[in-house]
Amino acid sequence: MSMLERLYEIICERRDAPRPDSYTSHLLARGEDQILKKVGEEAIEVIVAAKGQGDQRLVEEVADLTYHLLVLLALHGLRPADVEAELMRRHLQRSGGTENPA
Ligand SMILES: N=c1c2ncn([C@@H]3O[C@H](COP(=O)(O)OP(=O)(O)OP(=O)(O)O)[C@@H](O)[C@H]3O)c2ncn1[C@@H]1O[C@H](COP(=O)(O)O)[C@@H](O)[C@H]1O
Repeated sequence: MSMLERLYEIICERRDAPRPDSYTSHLLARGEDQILKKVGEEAIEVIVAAKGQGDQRLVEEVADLTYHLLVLLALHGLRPADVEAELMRRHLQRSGGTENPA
């Protein structure tokens, strides 16, 4: 299992069995608007990091954005595999269905 899959699994656990000490549980309890606000903030922080804050900072900000996108997916009952399937669909469409990306 990849770290993305494991993190998504933990986020779903925090959604289904909230913990008082969990940022994820608190964020989910605050609802979709707050999650969308965080996604927007983190996306801007990615842009700022890419414009001269160095590779490590960019990796950290992309990780923050990725985490918040996974929380958004979990709120909607969607999975990272749904995103992968969409990326696969696009890839196969563009390659004429002849190339197996695996
Ligand atoms: N990957 C993350 C992760 N990335 C970012 N964050 C949190 O996202 C928040 C974003 O930082 P900000 O400074 O922008 O926001 P803030 O002021 O702390 O909070 P807001 O009031 O703005 O929402 C920070 O509190 C980070 O700790 C994360 N919180 C949790 N995880 C993982 O989620 C899983 C569950 O953790 P808990 O939520 O602690 O149970 C574990 O695997 C954690 O490693």
